[in-house]
Amino acid sequence: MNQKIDFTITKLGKNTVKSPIPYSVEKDKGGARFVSDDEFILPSNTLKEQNTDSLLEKAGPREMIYFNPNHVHAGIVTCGGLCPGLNDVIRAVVRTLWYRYGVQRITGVRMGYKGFLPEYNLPVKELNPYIVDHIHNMGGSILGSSRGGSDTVRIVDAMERMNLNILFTIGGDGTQRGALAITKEIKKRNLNIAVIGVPKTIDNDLSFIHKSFGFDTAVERAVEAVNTAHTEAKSAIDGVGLVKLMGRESGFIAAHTSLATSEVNFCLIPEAEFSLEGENGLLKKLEERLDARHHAVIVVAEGAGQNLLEASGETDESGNKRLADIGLFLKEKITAHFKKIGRESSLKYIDPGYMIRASAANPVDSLYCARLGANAVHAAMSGRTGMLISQWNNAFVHVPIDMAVSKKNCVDPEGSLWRDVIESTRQPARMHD
Ligand SMILES: Nc1ncnc2c1ncn2[C@@H]1O[C@H](COP(=O)(O)OP(=O)(O)O)[C@@H](O)[C@H]1O
Ligand SMILES: O=P(O)(O)OC[C@H]1O[C@](O)(COP(=O)(O)O)[C@@H](O)[C@@H]1O
Ligand SMILES: [Mg+2]
Repeated sequence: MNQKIDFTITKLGKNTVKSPIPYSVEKDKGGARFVSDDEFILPSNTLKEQNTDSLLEKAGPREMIYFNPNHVHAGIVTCGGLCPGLNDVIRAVVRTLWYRYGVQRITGVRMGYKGFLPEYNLPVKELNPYIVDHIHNMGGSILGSSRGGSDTVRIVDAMERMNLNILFTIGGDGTQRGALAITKEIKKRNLNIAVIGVPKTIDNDLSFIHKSFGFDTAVERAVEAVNTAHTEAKSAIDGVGLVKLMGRESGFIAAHTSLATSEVNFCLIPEAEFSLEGENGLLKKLEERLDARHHAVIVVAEGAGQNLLEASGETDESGNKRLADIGLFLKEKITAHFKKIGRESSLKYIDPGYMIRASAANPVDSLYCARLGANAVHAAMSGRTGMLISQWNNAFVHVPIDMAVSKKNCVDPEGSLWRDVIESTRQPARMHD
């Protein structure tokens, strides 16, 4: 939290255009209170960690803006894995551009960054409020998404050919690293194109993003899966329900789901090591749980226990490590263990990952996406660039992309969230020798 913000790449130039948004709610009805450029949010809410070097700029509409709305051509791209709420953000961006600023040239780039590359031959999608009217009721992204294809130089070539003035990049850490590279290439070419990111990742693994959109829906859907696993487990002799949830390097979905249901007995996350064997190992502790209650529920984040598995060493097109399947591994090991010790047990394995991330957003996420999208437009119209919109310390703020991607947001195994999880599951704090 002690980095200085690099303000040099966050603003395109002076704001000389009067915003078309009416000023006062009271006077004009339907207007907005403008945010002035000297409104900041403290990055930390504890006195001990306070550091005024890295104040976060408050998001929102500025009275004077950089772009003339009549001249703006805005592009939107969604990249990476699906996440509930992508369509809500697209809808909010389009509607704010169109209705609040009067921007009528809005282009959707298809299938992530690959949509910029000529070899994919993907026609762009013209966007307006009528096209996006009902899309928030659907999961996925109406623009499609992809991994890979982040050829920065050729993406900026394509942006120049399209005469884009603004690009909204909706995506996770990979997408925003790509957006930062695009911002730098734009600066190198002396172009006046704003790049504003809206952070998407159900894993919730970006820094300075209190909660990424889609996370709330993901937990809600994961709770349904855990409740199913619990019902199955309770209805069998020494039943075990095993649920694998997404979370490559950060176990937030697993941790929050475990707390939300109170039915989970073992929550396994990438940040907290565990072993199978030994007095403190999962198998022994599971036996003890079955002795006491005759059913058990285990939630495992996909990135947990990777040290127990053989890594393939492969990466996906975006460069993310391909994980070995911890869910199937645990299913086999637990089943084999009970067979070996001659104890009757029944394990039911549920992997709801893609069902969860392809869901439409719940109302909490829809509301959040609407506000992120609107603030992203205000940021872009005021000439901010290389920034993400985030909710932090209860305010919408601009976070320089390099700050957000500098460090993965992870569950602190010594922190209060994890402490509450292990108090709820009653699993041992240390599940290895
Ligand atoms: N370090 C990087 N620099 C530039 N582009 C990147 C980088 N990492 C990922 N990308 C691109 O960002 C896009 C999305 O990345 P990915 O990791 O798949 O998803 P997410 O954005 O959800 O983390 C892909 O097109 C990928 O090629
Ligand atoms: O099967 P895929 O598309 O590689 O996606 C798997 C990954 O995508 C996610 O759902 C989202 O990851 P990103 O936010 O980095 O795109 C992860 O939780 C999961 O590990
Ligand atoms: Mg990612």
